[in-house]
Amino acid sequence: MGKSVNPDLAKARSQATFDPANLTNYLYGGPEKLRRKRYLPAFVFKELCTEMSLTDLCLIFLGLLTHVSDYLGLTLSIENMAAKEYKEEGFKSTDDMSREEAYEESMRRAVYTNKRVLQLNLQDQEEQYYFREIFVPGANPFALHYVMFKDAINTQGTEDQIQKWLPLAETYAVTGTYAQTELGHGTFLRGLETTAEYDVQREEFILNTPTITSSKFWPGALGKTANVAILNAKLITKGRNCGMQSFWVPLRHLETHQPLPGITVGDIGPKFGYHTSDNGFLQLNRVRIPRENMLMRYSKVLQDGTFVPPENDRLVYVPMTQFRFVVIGRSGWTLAKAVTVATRYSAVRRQSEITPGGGEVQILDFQTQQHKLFTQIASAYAMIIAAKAAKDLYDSAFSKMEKGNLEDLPMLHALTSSMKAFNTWEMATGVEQCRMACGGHGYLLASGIPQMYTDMVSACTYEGENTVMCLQAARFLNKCQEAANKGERLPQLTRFLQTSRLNISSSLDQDVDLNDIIAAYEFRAATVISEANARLNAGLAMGKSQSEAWNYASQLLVKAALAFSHWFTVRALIENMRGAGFDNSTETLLLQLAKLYALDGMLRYSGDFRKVG
Ligand SMILES: CCCCCCCCCCC/C=C/C(=O)SCCNC(=O)CCNC(=O)[C@H](O)C(C)(C)COP(=O)(O)OP(=O)(O)OC[C@H]1O[C@@H](n2cnc3c(N)ncnc32)[C@H](O)[C@@H]1OP(=O)(O)O
Ligand SMILES: Cc1cc2nc3c(=O)[nH]c(=O)nc-3n(C[C@H](O)[C@H](O)[C@H](O)COP(=O)(O)OP(=O)(O)OC[C@H]3O[C@@H](n4cnc5c(N)ncnc54)[C@H](O)[C@@H]3O)c2cc1C
Repeated sequence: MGKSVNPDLAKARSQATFDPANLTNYLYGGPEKLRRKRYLPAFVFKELCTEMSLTDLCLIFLGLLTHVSDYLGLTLSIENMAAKEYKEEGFKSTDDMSREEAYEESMRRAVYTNKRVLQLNLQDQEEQYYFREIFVPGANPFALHYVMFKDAINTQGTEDQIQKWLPLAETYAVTGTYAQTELGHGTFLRGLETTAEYDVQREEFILNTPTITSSKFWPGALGKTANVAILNAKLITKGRNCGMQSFWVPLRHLETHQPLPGITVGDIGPKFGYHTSDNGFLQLNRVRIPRENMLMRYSKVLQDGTFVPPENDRLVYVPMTQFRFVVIGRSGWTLAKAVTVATRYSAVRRQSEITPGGGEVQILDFQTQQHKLFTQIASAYAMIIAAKAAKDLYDSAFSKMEKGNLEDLPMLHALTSSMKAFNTWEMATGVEQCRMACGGHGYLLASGIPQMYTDMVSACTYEGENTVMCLQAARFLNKCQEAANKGERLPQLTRFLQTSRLNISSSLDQDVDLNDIIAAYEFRAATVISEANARLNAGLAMGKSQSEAWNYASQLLVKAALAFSHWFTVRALIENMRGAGFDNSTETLLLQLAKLYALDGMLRYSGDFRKVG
């Protein structure tokens, strides 16, 4: 029996001028991917939530075979076992639980999904993410294991190390974390104090956190879940500091889960959000690990203690760059979820009258409510589509890097840094706007929006604090501006610094041309980047050192990075909407949405746009 849909919602949906399936397929990468995304949770929920005979299961199983047999390696006995085991315990909301209980409930669900992902033989990363998100809606205690721990092995480990360690991670023989941040340092990596001193006699590293500020602090899963860490420490060999390197460090006994000798580990306590993630602290008291435990894809320590430096000392940063791409993409989807909740609510919530005596209207009829929500719908599309465009750039650059060509690494770092800051700040303000658009009910945990905010707003801090990330991107942009000032050749992504001109044909009283919109954002970015460069040079002309002049110009440098990201986003949105092969009605609507996004941005940053004419 179909669910009854609220008549106001049904009416609103019936007025669509386009076929939503076109958009859904586009957003999820096509009908087959969408079908898989929908089939998996539906299958599992059906299996879990209704008493089923083996016959039912076989029918469903056969039904699956016609759709998704290419990846479901189901074995009925295991499915039955998982169903019984989980059904008996069932789902419990964590909203009313203590932090301990909420962590345990999330851990129970995460372990269940880990088992199911293996049983279903789900290989596709996105499918794994969708599957997990259904069952562990909040912070997943295994998040670091799924993302940074495995990525670090894959990107920093030698082939032998990958062969040895990755299967352990894939089968959950170990559960991992990525331990870099310390109590005293998160941003300034060159300030990390944890040491890894090479003992040439025993061919071992001695790991030590010599001060309280060197204690590892914040890593997810460190509090209780993880029994191994990829740990970043200052390598010291033959008396020389060789900079930050990554190490495979056992933390807890694989059977008893008790901390190993020399290890003091625990949870850092309650946080603003992310309650079911056990972020922890770690102190190492001269813990020994074999030489083979240093991840040696790029840099090495030979048996005699000789340090072989990497071709590029920034390669150790690759796991962070990779995860920034995850954050860039997830930010758009988080805003998409929040604005979906708020828009549906606005279709069914009747409050106040527009015409006195005309009866209470759907709040979606208020222009102010439309402005609050439609701009966020546009922003969610813009961020999701720009993330896809950035990922395409990343994939092509990364494949070159894997062949040893590192020329795109600076561009990649700048793009991921600026887009991670831009998307997470836009997502944070957008989700909060959606919450407030729902009035009192938006403040209920049951609305789902508060947790989206408190969990995801941490993305403005982790993986590189946003201001710092903007300044990182500004290093690259400023270098490009200096090169442009000298007439030198620029990377493809920043050639607009030399070519952008303001030749807008549109006037405000006509329907604005999309190419003019891209040109306006390009010109605004070029102008802000040039202004930041001028301020830096003015600081130098005043006799300041390079670093003092950098600090003197840093507010404008942050603005330059954000203007660059805004341009990249508007261009990606318009170019992808035009080129996506939609039918006319859908394309017309999406281009209207793109205009709304771009014009709203011009209003929000009207100072920049007025200044550049
Ligand atoms: C939303 C997702 C949902 C899914 C699941 C959620 C689960 C999430 C749980 C949270 C996980 C969080 C994990 C973490 O937070 S891990 C720790 C992250 N920490 C950081 O990001 C530290 C940030 N700081 C830095 O990266 C560096 O300190 C900084 C870059 C700021 C400074 O570097 P440095 O001290 O070396 O100094 P410079 O600025 O001079 O840089 C030197 C040159 O190196 C270049 N560089 C720096 N970083 C990179 C990089 N990543 N890739 C490439 N190149 C890099 C830099 O540009 C300089 O080069 P130039 O001199 O040529 O400019
Ligand atoms: C929920 C959550 C999960 C996390 N998970 C992990 C994890 O799994 N593993 C891990 O290793 N770490 C993790 N972290 C730590 C995270 O990476 C750091 O918090 C982050 O890198 C910021 O560093 P910090 O906390 O030292 O902030 P700080 O750098 O001290 O920032 C404080 C202020 O100083 C400013 N500032 C700092 N440097 C500069 C500069 N050069 N120029 C201008 N301004 C500057 C910043 O802009 C900011 O306003 C997590 C953090 C959170 C919140």
